[in-house]
Amino acid sequence: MAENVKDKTIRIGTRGSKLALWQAENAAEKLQAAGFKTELVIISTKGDQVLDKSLDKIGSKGVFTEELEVALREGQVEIAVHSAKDVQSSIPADLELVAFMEREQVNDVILSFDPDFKLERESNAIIGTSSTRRKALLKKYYPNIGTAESRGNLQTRLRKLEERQFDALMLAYAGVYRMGYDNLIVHTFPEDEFVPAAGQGSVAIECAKNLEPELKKALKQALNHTETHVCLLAERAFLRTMEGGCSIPSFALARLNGEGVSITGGIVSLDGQTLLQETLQGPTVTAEELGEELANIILNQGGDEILKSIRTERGE
Ligand SMILES: NCc1[nH]cc(CCC(=O)O)c1CC(=O)O
Repeated sequence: MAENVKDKTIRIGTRGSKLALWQAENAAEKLQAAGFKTELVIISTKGDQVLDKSLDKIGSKGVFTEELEVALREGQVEIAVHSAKDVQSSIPADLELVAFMEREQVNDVILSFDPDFKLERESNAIIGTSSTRRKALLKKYYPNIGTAESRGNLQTRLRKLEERQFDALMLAYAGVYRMGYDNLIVHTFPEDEFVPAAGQGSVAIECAKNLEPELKKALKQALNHTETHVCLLAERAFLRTMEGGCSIPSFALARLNGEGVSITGGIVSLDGQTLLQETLQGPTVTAEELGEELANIILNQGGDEILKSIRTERGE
């Protein structure tokens, strides 16, 4: 590879939350190890600014990504670093996801300051979460649990927990671990029951499609994790076919195994009454087709009706 692509300082666009900065630093370290110079450029997004509304009310498209995408387009940064889960399923035609970084454990977890907190099926505790998927799955598996909104970055949510705005907090393990709060974990949900949101635990790197091909190649080489990439292609194809953003209670998790790739995914109605979930297995090269096929199966089983009733309820 030509040395000269590495003479360029890679400006890394990131949100300003501590988790976002951790992820951007992590990408920067990998780029430095590959010989690049790096610089972080902090960009605030609508999702950071509007904290008094739940995400499904702000609108699902690009709340955490749009301002970063503008910076890519205007050439203020070479790459943008996102939590893969926050990236809309179809990205604008002039941009592309050039890499997916190695995934962390994917599970949802419960945090509490009370080490004796037990999540039992009949529990009637109040859990802080703003995710439609988590709320609906809790209704399904823990019908007596109540939920309370907990928007904001991890530190804000922990403060709400400290103020006893709820008894416990439900989050992705990945962010909790990266921020060093794993000592507060009192419950880890199994990934086959609380299937995570597509992309959970992975970091996606976005760039302009017209970035120099040599540079793109070098960025991919430094940052992409092949196994994660294959799984994310399957999960994102599922999400795209479901036409659901982060405000739809769908879920998908792909894993590589000896025979290729397997993907489990589905959707749950907001009241937790209907859960559709299936698993497909296929060769790795068909990861995207498999994700699409799974989504079509779920839509045909009644997933389309669940989506329709959610949209009607929200007046969309
Ligand atoms: N906007 C929510 C969001 N996006 C990414 C993470 C956590 C880290 C990850 O899943 O990669 C979170 C918080 C959470 O779900 O607990």
